Amino acid sequence: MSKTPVRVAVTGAAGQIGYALLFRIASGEMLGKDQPVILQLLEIPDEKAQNALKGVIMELEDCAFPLLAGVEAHSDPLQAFKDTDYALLVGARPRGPGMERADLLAANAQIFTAQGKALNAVASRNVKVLVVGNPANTNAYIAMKSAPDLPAKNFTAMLRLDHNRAASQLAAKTGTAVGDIKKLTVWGNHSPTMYADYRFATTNGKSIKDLVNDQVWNADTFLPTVGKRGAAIIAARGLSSAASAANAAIDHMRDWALGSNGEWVTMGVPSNGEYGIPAGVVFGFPVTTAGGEYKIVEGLEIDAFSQERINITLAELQGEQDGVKHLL
Ligand SMILES: NC(=O)C1=CN([C@@H]2O[C@H](COP(=O)(O)OP(=O)(O)OC[C@H]3O[C@@H](n4cnc5c(N)ncnc54)[C@H](O)[C@@H]3O)[C@@H](O)[C@H]2O)C=CC1
Ligand SMILES: O=C([O-])CC(=O)C(=O)O
Repeated sequence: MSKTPVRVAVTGAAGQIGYALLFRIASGEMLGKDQPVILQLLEIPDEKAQNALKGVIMELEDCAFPLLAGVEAHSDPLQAFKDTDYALLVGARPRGPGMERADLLAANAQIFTAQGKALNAVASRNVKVLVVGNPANTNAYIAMKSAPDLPAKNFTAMLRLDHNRAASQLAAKTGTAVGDIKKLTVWGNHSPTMYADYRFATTNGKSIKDLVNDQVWNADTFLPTVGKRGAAIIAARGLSSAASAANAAIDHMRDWALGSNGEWVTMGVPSNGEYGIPAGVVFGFPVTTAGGEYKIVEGLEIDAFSQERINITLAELQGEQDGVKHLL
């Protein structure tokens, strides 16, 4: 017997990430090849954006995806989020050359206050929320604080692109396949201060730290390459990353919904005080996922270098949070 369709809301549906994301959700890559979905798409109430959204929906229809049980176009979050089981909050202004993601805070913070309130009012009480729009951690924090009737743990931010970028760099460095890399994580903020940590990582069961054995490469090449990859893509493309961002969103939601089979993945999630991160801060942590829940990997040793990096990214996040206090 076929499964009951689930509702998936996507904001910014006519944007670049939306265009790389919706077709993969509708084809079953996010929630499974046996899970029908109803897409509830949100765009701003602007003629050009709504028309673009109509065009995207025509293309979705033309794919004749067997799992696509319905598509709705909305300009009001109260309608787009009605009874939604999953919400991918992508819609926000992207940065251009020379900007940091934190520069988007003022432009984007209000979107996430309004959308948090709308989720609080109308979404499924079990809704799983992924914030992609930048600055992603702080926007997830804003949405979570604006939705007091929903469990805080259901609000997450996308650090998976950083995780995937780190894995790819390490595969190249060690000459191994990216799919063989395990136990990697990225701590902190989705910003250049993020701390991609391969101290526990393995490839084909061998320690990556031992294989690399080069702390200068770690500090001076690896971390800046991963941390500034978004800016490098903007410099090269003139637009921020879209296909890789959509891919990471699929990875994040798929693993959360269907489980990571014991593997570590990175999610930005509200801390419960783990590793000394103050409760409520939405921070990149190593997690495992099963049964629709994530669990922070605990008990990892934090050496002096790692603590220093974690403190830097935490301080940045706390500064961002202070900057949006007046909205909450
Ligand atoms: N967390 C991460 O790893 C990454 C985050 N991003 C962020 O994702 C966001 C979207 O990026 P793109 O798709 O490239 O931008 P885009 O400009 O191509 O598309 C954004 C879309 O969102 C819509 N939008 C704006 N405000 C909205 C609102 N209140 N409700 C619904 N829709 C709204 C716009 O009309 C536009 O169609 C940006 O903030 C970008 O910085 C991008 C890459 C990676
Ligand atoms: O860099 C940006 O502005 C877009 C983004 O978040 C990324 O590619 O990591």
